Amino acid sequence: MEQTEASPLVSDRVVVNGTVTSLTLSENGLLRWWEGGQRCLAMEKEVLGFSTDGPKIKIRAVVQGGAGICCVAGRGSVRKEFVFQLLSEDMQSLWCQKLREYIDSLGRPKRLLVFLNPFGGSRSASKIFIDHVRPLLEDADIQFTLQETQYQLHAKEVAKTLDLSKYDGIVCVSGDGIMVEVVNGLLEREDWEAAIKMPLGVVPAGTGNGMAKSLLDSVGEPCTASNAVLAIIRGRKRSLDVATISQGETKFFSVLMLAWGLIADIDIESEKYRWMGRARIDFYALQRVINLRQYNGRITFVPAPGFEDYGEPTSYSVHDECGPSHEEEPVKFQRYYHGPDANLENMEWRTIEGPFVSVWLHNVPWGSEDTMAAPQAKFSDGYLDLIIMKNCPKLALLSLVTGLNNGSHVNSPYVMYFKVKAFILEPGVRTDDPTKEGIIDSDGEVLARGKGTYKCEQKTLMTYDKLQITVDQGLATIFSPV
Ligand SMILES: Nc1ncnc2c1ncn2[C@@H]1O[C@H](COP(=O)(O)OP(=O)(O)OP(=O)(O)O)[C@@H](O)[C@H]1O
Repeated sequence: MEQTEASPLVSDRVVVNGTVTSLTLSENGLLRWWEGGQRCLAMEKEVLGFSTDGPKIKIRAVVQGGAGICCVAGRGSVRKEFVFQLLSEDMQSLWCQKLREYIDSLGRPKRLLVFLNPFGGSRSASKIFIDHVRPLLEDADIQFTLQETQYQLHAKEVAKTLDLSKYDGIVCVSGDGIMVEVVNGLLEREDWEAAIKMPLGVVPAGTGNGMAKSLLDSVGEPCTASNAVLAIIRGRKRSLDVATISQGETKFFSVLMLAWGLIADIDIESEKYRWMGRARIDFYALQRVINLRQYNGRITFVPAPGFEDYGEPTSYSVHDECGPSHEEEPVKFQRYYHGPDANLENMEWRTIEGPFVSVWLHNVPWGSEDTMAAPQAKFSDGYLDLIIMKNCPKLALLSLVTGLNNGSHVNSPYVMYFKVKAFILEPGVRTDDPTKEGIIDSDGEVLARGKGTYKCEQKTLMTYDKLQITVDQGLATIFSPV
């Protein structure tokens, strides 16, 4: 319990619920008063905003468990208004000034652009916005512009041309897909270097809420819309690695994951059972384990320090490059972000030959609210976590898939789990049927569909061929509970 004496910024006699007491705002950001015991509100964590009504100061706050009882910890925050009636109205402007100064010193956003995908997940984003997002933003006096996404890639289009000077952050009330579109839009701007520093926030309202879950779980908070909004309002930020996936001149910027093999097949092919809701994943995973596929192919990678024993040494030759070299790029193209400036030829490359059951790269720990894909993944370590499975008995695989919700799969002797700085995927055909290929999935989107795959007639951004991934450490900025 924090009881250190800090100098008061302002202190006065007030009436609270009919009782006269003294109210003090201290320089350590605690607002204290006496009401049947010592009570306090932490400006940074609990106070959202305030208003005046005659001689009354109304503090809008969000409190946990024992409302306003000094430093009680608990789950489940509730919005609450605290009313303090000043005995001397002359003090009102001083109180307002000190409260405003304190809140302003916290670096909170004042103007947000809010994307809302009304069709994400179980189509609940609008309700989540009305019930959880809007009331909290209003309590915090944050101005917002609401932009409903009308079609696929709408958020990317808006992010590409947006006047960024009008906002202190971009919030996505959606699944991960909209945030990934925003990142791609920002990086396709001429002013990408400044644009990608725009703080991004995500409020879970989709099927895949891996980023929101990763952020909130990192501080032990449940993945709820309210917790996500509060993290945005409080304005703390952290940097986030961005991976560039390249194939020729085609690029996709990823902040979550890339999957090929088992996980991509389950993610994408289970869409045919969408009517089952979330159960489709477990249902289809079981089918895929029973009829296990393996894919030929090869991966080549630069291991992070400490992981140099994985694979066999190899070299990166210019022929390996999955895109035009920097010098060859047309002048116009160079104005845009083209991935990190890494000297790939001078790195220590290693390789693993297939067949593979699954190859999975992860930037953050959680792939969705119940899949802890990469327990050691860090938001801005500059590496991607690589989870590889080659051959594996079906029973062991079943227990592995069950362990995905707590990350225990990475301890299996059938799983290789390590970190890489750069990565090349050369996807091949299925071992049981060379007329069939696989799916490459990144951040919930299908990047490439090979021959004979589900919906293989649909156009994708890339072809089922060699692609390269490099990581730019901490390139993006994200609102975060820490
Ligand atoms: N109005 C719209 N109509 C159709 N698609 C849209 C619309 N708005 C956004 N989308 C697309 O919906 C996709 C999913 O977005 P979102 O991030 O909200 O959810 P998700 O969890 O990734 O996916 P899911 O749709 O499975 O819930 C994105 O690719 C986006 O381009």
